[in-house]
Formats: sequence, structure tokens, C-alpha cells
Amino acid sequence: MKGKPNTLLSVTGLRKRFGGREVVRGVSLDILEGEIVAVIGPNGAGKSTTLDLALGLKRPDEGTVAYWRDDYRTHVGVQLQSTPFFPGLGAADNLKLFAAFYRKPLTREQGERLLRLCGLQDVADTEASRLSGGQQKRLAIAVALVHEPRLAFLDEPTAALDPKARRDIHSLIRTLNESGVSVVFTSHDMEEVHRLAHRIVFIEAGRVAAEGTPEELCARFGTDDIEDVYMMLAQSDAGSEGGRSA
Ligand SMILES: Nc1ncnc2c1ncn2[C@@H]1O[C@H](COP(=O)(O)OP(=O)(O)OP(=O)(O)O)[C@@H](O)[C@H]1O
Repeated sequence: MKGKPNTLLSVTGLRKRFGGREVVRGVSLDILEGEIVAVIGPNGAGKSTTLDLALGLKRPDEGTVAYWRDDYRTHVGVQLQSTPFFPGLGAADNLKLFAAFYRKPLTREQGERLLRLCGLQDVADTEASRLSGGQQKRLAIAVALVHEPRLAFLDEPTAALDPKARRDIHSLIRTLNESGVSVVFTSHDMEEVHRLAHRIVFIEAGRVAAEGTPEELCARFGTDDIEDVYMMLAQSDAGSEGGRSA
């Protein structure tokens, strides 16, 4: 039998202030091996800032971030809300160049497989800036996966995608997870969250207001719909957009 899953990431007591306003106010959370974790919450609640702090893209004012290994950067993939691609290069060449930053240069076969996995095989040679919004989103996800990470952070991976592309990304996330990749994603689509996440972390006004499996959260709030849970949590603590202090 499998033992207890490893903790891949542990963040404790994270705080971040911009100007005079504290937008992350003591966030602690763990990401375990094998999990798909959805980080949800209202606009401006502090989700992206929390991810940026966890990824070392922003420095916390307080708190600690610990990964399961010191060289975690080569084992963590990141799709941010906007990815700067290399101008003048096609999708496939962008992947090749991003891969060159790691110690795992892409073979042609690997590149083709990744493009297929992300539904980009027909636009492999199209210059990245000429791809549609949804295709650019998929290329950003492909970039996040180019070095075969063990943990992938996907910030709104399906925002602005059409329903079919959205479903394709759901399958991609499941396939990745089945191949051993742990995934942390943010989303405002509660159906998607319910469908994909093993665990949900609800951030409200810079704090973790609730967390649990979809089933646990639904049972706690007496519903079978995560959107109802979301509404109840969002109404129970007003003022998220302002990140007001309690
Ligand atoms: N560099 C910055 N300077 C000043 N304020 C910032 C900065 N980055 C984020 N903020 C503020 O911090 C708050 C939290 O932003 P964040 O992007 O983390 O929210 P979010 O939960 O990811 O929102 P969304 O769902 O809209 O993406 C917002 O009020 C935002 O304006």
C-alpha cells in the first residue's frame, strides 16, 4: 500500500503588503504529491499574489515557503496569466527555446508530443504573437510543461477558452496528474473546479477562508454545488476587492 503522500510545497504565514494595504494576510497551505488543488476566491482576493509569493516571484513581508527539494525550480512549471513569448518565433520554436533554459533540451518528437498534448499541432509554425488568445493560453501551458515538471502551477488555465478548448485543458490536467504531476490551478469556473480538484482552497480578502475536498465543502455548507459554497463564503466576509483589514 502507498504511504502518506509527500508534501511538495509548504507555505506558512505568508503576508504581503502593497503600499499601505495588506493583500495577503497570513496564508498557510500545503500541496501534497499527486494532488490537483484549486485555489479559488473573488477577484482581488490575493490568489495570484499568493502564487507569486510561493513561486518566489514576489518576496513576502512575512512567512516561509518550503519546497520538497532545493533545486525545485527545475521541477516546477508555471503558467502565469500572461506569458511573454519570444517574438518572431513560432509555437514549436518558442517551446524549444524555453526548454533550452532547463537541462532538458526538447527533441523534435518531444516537442511534437507536447504540441499535440496541448492541441497546438496545427499551429506549430505560427508565430506566437499571431496565435489566437486561446492558442496563446495553450502555448503558455505547454511552456509550463516543457521540462516535465513534477508540480505545475496554472493561473486561470481555461480563462478565455471556448468550451471545447476548456474540455481539452481539463483532459490535459487529468492526463498530467495521472502521469504523476501535481497541479495547482486557479479558476472562476466552479463547475470546472468541482470536476477537477481533489482539494479546494478558498481565499477571501487575503486569507484562507475554507479548504477541503469538494465533497467536504459541499457537506459543510449543506449543498451539492460548489458554486453555492462559493456564494456563501463570499457573502460571509465582504470587502474582498478592497483587501480590507479586519
Ligand atoms: N504589484 C502590485 N501593486 C499594488 N497592488 C497590487 C499588486 N499586485 C496585486 N495588487 C493588489 O493586490 C490585490 C490582490 O491581487 P491578486 O492579483 O492577487 O488577486 P486575485 O485573487 O488573483 O484576483 P483575480 O481573481 O482578479 O485574478 C488586488 O487588490 C490587487 O490590486
